Amino acid sequence: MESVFAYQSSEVDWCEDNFQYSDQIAEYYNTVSNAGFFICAPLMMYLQHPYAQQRTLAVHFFWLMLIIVGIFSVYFHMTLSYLGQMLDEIAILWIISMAYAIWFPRSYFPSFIKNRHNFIAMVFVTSSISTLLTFVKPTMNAYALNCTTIHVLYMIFLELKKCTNQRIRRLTVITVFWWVLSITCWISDRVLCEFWRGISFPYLHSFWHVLITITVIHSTAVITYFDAMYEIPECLPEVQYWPSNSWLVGLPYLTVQSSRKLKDC
Ligand SMILES: CCCCCCCC/C=C\CCCCCCCC(=O)N[C@@H](CO)[C@H](O)/C=C/CCCCCCCCCCCCC
Ligand SMILES: [Ca+2]
Ligand SMILES: [Zn+2]
Repeated sequence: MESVFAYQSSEVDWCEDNFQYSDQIAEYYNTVSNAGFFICAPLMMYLQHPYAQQRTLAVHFFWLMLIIVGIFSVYFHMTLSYLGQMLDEIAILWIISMAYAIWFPRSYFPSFIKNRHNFIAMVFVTSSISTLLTFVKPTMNAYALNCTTIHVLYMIFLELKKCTNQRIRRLTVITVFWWVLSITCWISDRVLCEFWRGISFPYLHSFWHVLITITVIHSTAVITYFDAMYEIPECLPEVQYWPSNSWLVGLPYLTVQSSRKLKDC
């Protein structure tokens, strides 16, 4: 039996040609395009620190987990090994679970859930069972993970119906735009590979890595805004953009007023 560490032991192979630029790196561009995770996660941790301080420091674990997702994604595309694929997908499963545990609005908790601790326990059990299921049909894992976005979109839609803040409405439209671009690249790499090879441009999956990094940053700005409006409205949550407060060039993040400025916060 082939070792789980063996190069190309995964059933999944992306459109980019293997070992074209290096003998050690199976998919060169799909590997280096993960750099955004390593740059953006520490930056977002720094920018969101005031929000994390007021709300929960667990927010920082989300960004740490994104670095782990980046590490496993590098390992997967470098080796195309079965172990790399499973680590990459299981890490994605757990970062999505972590996001639900921290940010899922308590007003949508099922009736048998009494508080966030119960909800976190439920997420933990569901994610543990899902982790075991990832070994049943590994080629389906990535499709199943992408399907969770439909639920996230539905929740954002429900929140948006109640939201009159024009900046947030515009940010949501931009977020959905980035996600549509991302998923188009991901699907296109999977199903139109012959076409992309035909025009010598089999690099759509590396565009996905860059675009999904931008999407995750935008979607967390929207989600943390709704979360803060429920949980710490007294801190006057607001979305700003880094490095300039212009939505055309900046990365969005949530700001809150510090406890020194506001007595209750
Ligand atoms: C209240 C709940 C909020 C949930 C927020 C969800 C936040 C998701 C956080 C991180 C996801 C990072 C995914 C990065 C993937 C990088 C590795 C990669 O590319 N792996 C591929 C193989 O190389 C693999 O095929 C990809 C599998 C699918 C990934 C699914 C990602 C889901 C992203 C959800 C983004 C929410 C967007 C909402 C849009 C409005
Ligand atoms: Ca390939
Ligand atoms: Zn990838």
